[in-house]
Amino acid sequence: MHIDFTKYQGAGNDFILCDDRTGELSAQLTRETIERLCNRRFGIGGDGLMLLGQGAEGFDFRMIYYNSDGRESTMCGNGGRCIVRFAHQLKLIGSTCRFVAIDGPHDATILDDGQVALGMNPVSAIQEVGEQDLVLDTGSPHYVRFVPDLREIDVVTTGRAVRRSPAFADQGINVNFVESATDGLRIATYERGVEDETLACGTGVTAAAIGHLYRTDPLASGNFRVGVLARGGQLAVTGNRSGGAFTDLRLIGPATFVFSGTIIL
Ligand SMILES: N[C@@H](CCC[C@H](N)C(=O)O)C(=O)O
Repeated sequence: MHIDFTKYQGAGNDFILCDDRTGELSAQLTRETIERLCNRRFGIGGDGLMLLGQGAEGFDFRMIYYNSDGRESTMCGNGGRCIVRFAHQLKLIGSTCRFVAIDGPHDATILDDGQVALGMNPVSAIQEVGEQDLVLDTGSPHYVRFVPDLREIDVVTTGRAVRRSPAFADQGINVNFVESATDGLRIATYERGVEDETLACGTGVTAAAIGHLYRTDPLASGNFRVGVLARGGQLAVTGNRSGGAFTDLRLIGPATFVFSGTIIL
């Protein structure tokens, strides 16, 4: 089996991308194969793998996302931004597009500096857990814990403990630790399906920005822009809010070509 692939990364969240408009790959790829391709020693290496599939009427393409454990998962924000650059590389789109992912339609724009602004679904359900933590779904489920100093957090040990706790063990959850600084937020994320810390998580960054605004003032309204510094780079979230209802969300950040090749299995 020959697989042509391209690797992209968005703020250090890295992905294997394959053009599967014919549908041949999705019919052949097993969970074990995806896991092996994502393995950093035995494969290409990546936090996840995405197939660019044929879009339905009105969409440029379909995004199918697998975590590095080989299982298909929910929305990936950095993956969404990377697949837009991949579609552009394939000359499938110009600087704007509309695609469909597991959580529904998304629109995106490639900005003049090459960054990608990705439309995210509205969020209005925010669950408070204790005094510091929130749970919300930004296309993927996220647990957000606000901490005074990110440097003091053991992200893997604490993130894994939350992810494996009885409330989340079955479905899993991504766990974000967020510090509020004068120039924006800083974040570290333990990702479900990678079962490790990754260098950035786009749906996690979106959850952190929303959580921060909600916690600071649950009743405020208006447009916003929140900068979020992940371990692997700077992202931003823009949108509009009316109390706990967040709309017109856009996740903005880099999406960069790494290399391409063919792997023979
Ligand atoms: N890296 C992602 C999130 C990918 C999905 C996640 N691991 C899950 O299974 O929920 C992002 O950038 O959003």
